[in-house]
Amino acid sequence: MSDLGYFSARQIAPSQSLKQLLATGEWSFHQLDGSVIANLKVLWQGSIDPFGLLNFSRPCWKFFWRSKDSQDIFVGLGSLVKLGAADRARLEQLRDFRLFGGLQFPDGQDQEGLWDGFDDSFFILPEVEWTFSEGETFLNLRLSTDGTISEEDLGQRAAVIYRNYIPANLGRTMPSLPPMVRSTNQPSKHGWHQMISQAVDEIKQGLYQKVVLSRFKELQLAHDLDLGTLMTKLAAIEERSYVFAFVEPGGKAFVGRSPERLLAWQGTKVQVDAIAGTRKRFTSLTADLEHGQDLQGSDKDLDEHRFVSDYVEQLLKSFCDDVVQKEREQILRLKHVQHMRSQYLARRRDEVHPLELLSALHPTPAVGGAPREEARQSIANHETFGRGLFAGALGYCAGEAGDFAIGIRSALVENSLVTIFAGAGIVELSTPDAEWQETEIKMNNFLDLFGMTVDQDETSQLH
Ligand SMILES: C=C(O[C@@H]1C=C(C(=O)O)C=C[C@H]1O)C(=O)O
Repeated sequence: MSDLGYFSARQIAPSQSLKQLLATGEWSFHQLDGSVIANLKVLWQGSIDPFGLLNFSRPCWKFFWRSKDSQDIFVGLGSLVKLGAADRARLEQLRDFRLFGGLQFPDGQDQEGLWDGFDDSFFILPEVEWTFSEGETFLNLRLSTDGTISEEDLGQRAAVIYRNYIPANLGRTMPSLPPMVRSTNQPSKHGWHQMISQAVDEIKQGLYQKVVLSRFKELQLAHDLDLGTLMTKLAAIEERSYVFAFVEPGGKAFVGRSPERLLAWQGTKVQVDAIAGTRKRFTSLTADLEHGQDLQGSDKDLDEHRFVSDYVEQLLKSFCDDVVQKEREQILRLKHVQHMRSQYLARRRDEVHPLELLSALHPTPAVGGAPREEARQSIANHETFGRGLFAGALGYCAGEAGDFAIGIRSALVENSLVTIFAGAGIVELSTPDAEWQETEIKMNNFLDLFGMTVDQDETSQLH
């Protein structure tokens, strides 16, 4: 294959035969309403490139997830069961499994159909799941039965799923991404200036106190990009952020590298981040530290930040006990920006379902504003596109454990088109130029990959 310019992180042929896999795997059975979900878990002997799995060509749901504080990777393919956030009873029945999905940003507008294929809320049990953890790879194959299936039939159906989802060219990625041929901004710089000035006026009039407004940059590439390659490059950026891809069967991929945890839980223990307030990074260590300190001492940024941290704290107090601020207004240094971050720990009350807490938290003023309803209205009035999964809640729930990021530093990829999103918190002292530059730098994770990094010198207005 290398003569075609491909590289491969694994041998093409699996080292085990299908028969061996079926014989060594472990079956488990789980009730879902009147049917039974059968799961075959197999220890995979051989190396596989988890990024390459995203290049699987059959149209189906695909998920890639790496948390911000773990190297474990989960990849899901196909959809055996798809539920909405309100389908709590069935979500509970599936608590032994990891369901991938989340909630869109609730702005209620997508006239353009940008997000067609993604539901407002979705939680999906994939037919096939790969887990990569501490050097071990497990493959799970799942099927739904009426509960009376024979062992032989189970084996045969697992073999069909295996053949459907594990093609011979599994795990290959291309060495490079296509070049960019054209880029456009929506709104234009002029439109952005008007929008931010109007929002600042509305804040001065007392209509609301903070709103997060966003924009996108569309990159037209020379040809279709290879998702596995994009994710490999995104994951290689050195910072502790979530790395994710959510791909709908039509082929639209929502991908990102978000630093912000919306909610994670383990049993009743929950964790939430509040991030707001931004400066760029500097190559000089002294300048970098100085700008970090400046951020921590800036009234404008403290204001912007505390709308988020106060909201998170109050909300946690109404659903949880023992709410503790683990980190207060500390600097989080990422590759291109530094932020102010506060972190919370709490103990969820037994009667509160984690997804109830997730739905109540989302959207926080880190991506919405304050007060919440007025800010949501302002976003709907000013922005001309549906945010969809951008600024949404994305992650997985697996009964006792769950982890959701805010879907920022993200892009929607469809064939040769990459739409990169970024927003910025607007308060009374905000200026359109500085917020334009802030959103440019926030896009750098993606712009970098296409040789379009926003020049540090151009960004001097971002303090
Ligand atoms: C909205 C975004 O980021 C959010 C807004 C921030 C800010 O205004 O300072 C900082 C971090 C995020 O909570 C984004 O990256 O698109």
